[in-house]
Amino acid sequence: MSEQFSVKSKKNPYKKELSRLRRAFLTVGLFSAAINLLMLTGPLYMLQVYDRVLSSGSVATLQGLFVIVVILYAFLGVYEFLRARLLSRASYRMDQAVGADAFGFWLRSGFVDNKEHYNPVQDLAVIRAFLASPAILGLFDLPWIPIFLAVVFFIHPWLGWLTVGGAIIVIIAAIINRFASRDPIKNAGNSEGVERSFVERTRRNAEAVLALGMLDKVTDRWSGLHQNSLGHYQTGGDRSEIVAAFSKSFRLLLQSTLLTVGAYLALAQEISAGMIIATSIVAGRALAPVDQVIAHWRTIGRAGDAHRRLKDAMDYIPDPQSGFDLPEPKGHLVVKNVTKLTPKNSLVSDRPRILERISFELEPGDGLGVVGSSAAGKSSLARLLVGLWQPDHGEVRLDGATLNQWHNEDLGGHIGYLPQRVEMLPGTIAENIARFDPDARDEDVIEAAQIAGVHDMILKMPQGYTTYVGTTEQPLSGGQTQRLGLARALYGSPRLLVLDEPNSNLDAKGDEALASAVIGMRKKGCTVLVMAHRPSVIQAVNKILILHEGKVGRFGLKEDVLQHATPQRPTAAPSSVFEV
Ligand SMILES: Nc1ncnc2c1ncn2[C@@H]1O[C@H](COP(=O)(O)OP(=O)(O)OP(=O)(O)O)[C@@H](O)[C@H]1O
Repeated sequence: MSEQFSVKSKKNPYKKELSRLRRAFLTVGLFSAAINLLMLTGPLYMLQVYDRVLSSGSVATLQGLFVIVVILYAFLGVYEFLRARLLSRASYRMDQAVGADAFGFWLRSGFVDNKEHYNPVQDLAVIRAFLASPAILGLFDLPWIPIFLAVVFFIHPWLGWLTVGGAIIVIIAAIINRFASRDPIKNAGNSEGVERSFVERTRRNAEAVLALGMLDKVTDRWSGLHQNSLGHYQTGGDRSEIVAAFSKSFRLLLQSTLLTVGAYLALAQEISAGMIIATSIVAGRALAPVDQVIAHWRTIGRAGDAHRRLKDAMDYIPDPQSGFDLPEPKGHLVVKNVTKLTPKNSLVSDRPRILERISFELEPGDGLGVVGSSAAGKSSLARLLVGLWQPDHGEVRLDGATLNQWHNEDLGGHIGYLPQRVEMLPGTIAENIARFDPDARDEDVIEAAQIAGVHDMILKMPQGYTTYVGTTEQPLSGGQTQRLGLARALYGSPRLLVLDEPNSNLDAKGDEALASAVIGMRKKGCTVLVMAHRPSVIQAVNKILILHEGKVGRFGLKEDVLQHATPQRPTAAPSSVFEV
């Protein structure tokens, strides 16, 4: 898990849903008992027809028996329907109850490199499919095997023991199957995750892949990953298929053996002819669930793995009830002794420091330019300031409260954040600016766009504010995206505005609009932080913090800091604004 999920929460929606599912399973279990009992209708009817009707020649008995059979089968049909309905409803409800949290978890793990490629949405889909599959019915039928065995024993103990022996052999085969295919199925699931992540990333970078002639090599890399996961599935499948084939043919053999022994017992006058056929059917029915479970072993194995992963992952879902309804902040920001280590990662045990003992304080209306060379820690600081990351030591306080004291959604409403890599989500421009708030007022959207200086640019688009963006149909330039991202950050008049490299794609006009947006927001009392390489935006701030290899090089009023810093030569690449 990434470090966002290192704190266990009390709320585990999946576990909560599992307890509801257990209740549903209890009812399904009762229906299964009834269904399995009613499954005896066929063989018992046959027994009566052969041994009673044919010997007595009584049509009335036959009619009476047939009416009973019709009623019993009607019940069987109703119970089968109810059982399947209960399971498919449970599967639907599970998705409803956990889907949003699983998606949120997946999204939260996405802004840092989630090396474990864990996707709970996928796991939920696997569990949902399993709950509505014949595999689970096989599992519910397993406990009722003794009913059928008891009937066979009742007919004749020899036949009973023969069936028990057969069942033991088939169950041993199922256990062997479980152990033989467990590792390949697990490995296949993991490899599939790696492959999926590769596919997603490659597609997002299709432009570079195609332009740089990397298609063949990337396809080769994908083929390798694909073969790997396919290989694991195949290994698991091969093993299961051997056991499934054995189990099926063994069952047929067992039926013929039962017929042979039954015939011998009939010749010895120990059982009737009807009993021979009834035994064969009942014994076949006893072993059918085992067969079914073996045939669907892959589905069951995948569902088991998905269940374990999902149960663990959902332990780390932040509780929406945590936090407090604090009043709207004024924008007083205190960063005290903040140290940030590299986020936890299963592949790397070493956790070097990204930021070390960072301290500074800003008042509402202050504008801070955070400058420093590449990898100095500017984006990391931005993530800490907006609550995406938690400090390992020290604290970030907004109006006296650490960021985790706020309700998540509330805090987001008070914060404006423009990340370094910005993209619009599929939706209209207005929806994107309004952060997909369904109750957004047009005037607020327009106000944000006007402060960001993008109102005119939006009006020139095909459908203005209702232009659908975020897809390939209406591509936006890098600068346009960045400017719309700024408008989104400004929406709702945030009290704390954090802009990470907001001008990396802007032209002179965009730069100007950005500077006046920063000044405008400061005038409204908003605390603004701008992480910047390019010096243009510095004109709009009153304080400067120079970051150097994760430490504060200098912090203070702009004039004071500039006096002590050596401006970068204009010919140099724009990697750092100041040398410390
Ligand atoms: N999710 C992460 N996991 C591990 N290390 C990270 C992560 N994010 C950033 N780092 C490391 O933290 C250091 C600072 O990165 P950061 O992105 O904060 O620098 P920056 O000053 O914003 O750089 P730039 O100006 O190039 O954007 C880098 O060494 C980077 O490798």
